[in-house]
Amino acid sequence: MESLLIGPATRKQAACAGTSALLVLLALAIAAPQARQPLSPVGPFMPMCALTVFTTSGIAAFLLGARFAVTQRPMLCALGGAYAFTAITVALQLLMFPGVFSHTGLLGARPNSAAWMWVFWHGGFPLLVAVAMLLRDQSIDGSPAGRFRFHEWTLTLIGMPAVLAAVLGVFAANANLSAPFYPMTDIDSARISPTALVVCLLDAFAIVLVLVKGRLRSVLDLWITIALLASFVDASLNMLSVGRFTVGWYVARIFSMLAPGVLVGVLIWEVTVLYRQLAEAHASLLQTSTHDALTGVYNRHYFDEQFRRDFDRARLHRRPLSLVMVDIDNFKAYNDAFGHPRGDACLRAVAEALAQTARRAGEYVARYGGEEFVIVLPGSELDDATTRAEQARNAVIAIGLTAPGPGGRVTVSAGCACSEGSEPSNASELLDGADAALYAAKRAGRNRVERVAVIDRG
Ligand SMILES: Nc1nc2c(ncn2[C@@H]2O[C@H](COP(=O)(O)OP(=O)(O)OP(=O)(O)O)[C@@H](O)[C@H]2O)c(=O)[nH]1
Repeated sequence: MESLLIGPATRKQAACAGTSALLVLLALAIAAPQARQPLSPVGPFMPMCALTVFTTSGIAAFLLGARFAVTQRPMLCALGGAYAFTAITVALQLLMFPGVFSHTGLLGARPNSAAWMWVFWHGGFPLLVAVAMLLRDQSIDGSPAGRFRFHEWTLTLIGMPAVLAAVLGVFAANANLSAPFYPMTDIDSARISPTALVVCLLDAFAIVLVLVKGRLRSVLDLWITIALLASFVDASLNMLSVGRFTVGWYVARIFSMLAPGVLVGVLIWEVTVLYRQLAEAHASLLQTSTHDALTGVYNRHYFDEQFRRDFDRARLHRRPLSLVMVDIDNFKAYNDAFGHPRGDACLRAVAEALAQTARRAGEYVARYGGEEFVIVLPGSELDDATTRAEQARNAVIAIGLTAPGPGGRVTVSAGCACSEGSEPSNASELLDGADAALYAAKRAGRNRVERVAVIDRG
């Protein structure tokens, strides 16, 4: 099954993604020249951003894994792995960051551990997205026997990046690593950190790969490009800003939140669209399974089920239940004279007229078969049902459809039956009663209403 995410992007989606890309680049263009400009330090800003990245990346990894389960497309699983990797590296960076949870950072962090976790996070994410892009056209369904199965794909593409992130965390906490960037105090230096430059190049490489492999065809191609672009701006501003609490540093943090946030937004959009489609499909299925396609009133299947329930309820509450059976007179002659398409139109018009007469709560009209309809009137006694049947008969005459017979108008005959008081034996007996009354109306000359005595077995 295809998902909307890997389905073709519409022009509107492409325009929306294009505008987002321009805004991201515009933000870079504005922030870059003043990247080293110091701003007031806001201590909780960094932990807040890291926590946001952790949460949104975790959600993106979970949702992409779930999409993989449905679509069997390893690319989605690999992207889930990229976000799982991000979630774990950012969490470890936060724990190791000096001054957040402890003065020197948790997990036995060394002075450069958190900075290296940043490098692993920002270097690993584009590399893992690149891996996902290489799996773009792969599908488990088409794989020959002996290839990885579903859970093995999941373990490999989501589990391994997660484990890798943890291993890198252990490495960063224990290895005696030198600072990946120039000292933060070196704010006036014009030098650019080679590590940050490598990270930027990795982002650029991943963007090029997405553009080449996907050519922005699918919704995912569009938004993963925006996510990578956000990651690129994040790395670039980090590279340019040198120190914390500068313009570049603050803007970079915002873009680090955007990289996973954009995918979560798209995944939630997909869920919402699918939910709406499901609700519409369910409503349409319900309509077609319970309604007659030609006339739009309830169908025989619905009547058979519902009438039994109506009957049981009426018996339980000792309330009357009336049934009117209606049949178009000499309909064969009508068809013969005007043809079946006009016969169909006549059936529709009669059904509509009958439906007008059954408008109280619980009442309904169903097509019983051919040119025969039933009107179910819960709570109506026989006299009331007879009056309503007369109204229905007159409503059909009032349509004014020309008939080939002597009367010159399309008419109906109707038979009424009612169960009230205690215990009629069953619903089909009530149906037989209405049918017998209809037969009597036909025998008596048509275009009339007949009724049977109250069925009361009490
Ligand atoms: N156009 C059209 N005709 C239908 C449909 N279903 C049943 N019919 C026709 O309804 C006609 C019913 O004919 P009969 O059962 O002989 O009854 P009648 O001619 O109405 O005669 P009475 O009921 O005795 O008044 C047949 O010609 C069927 O082909 C339908 O969905 N569309």
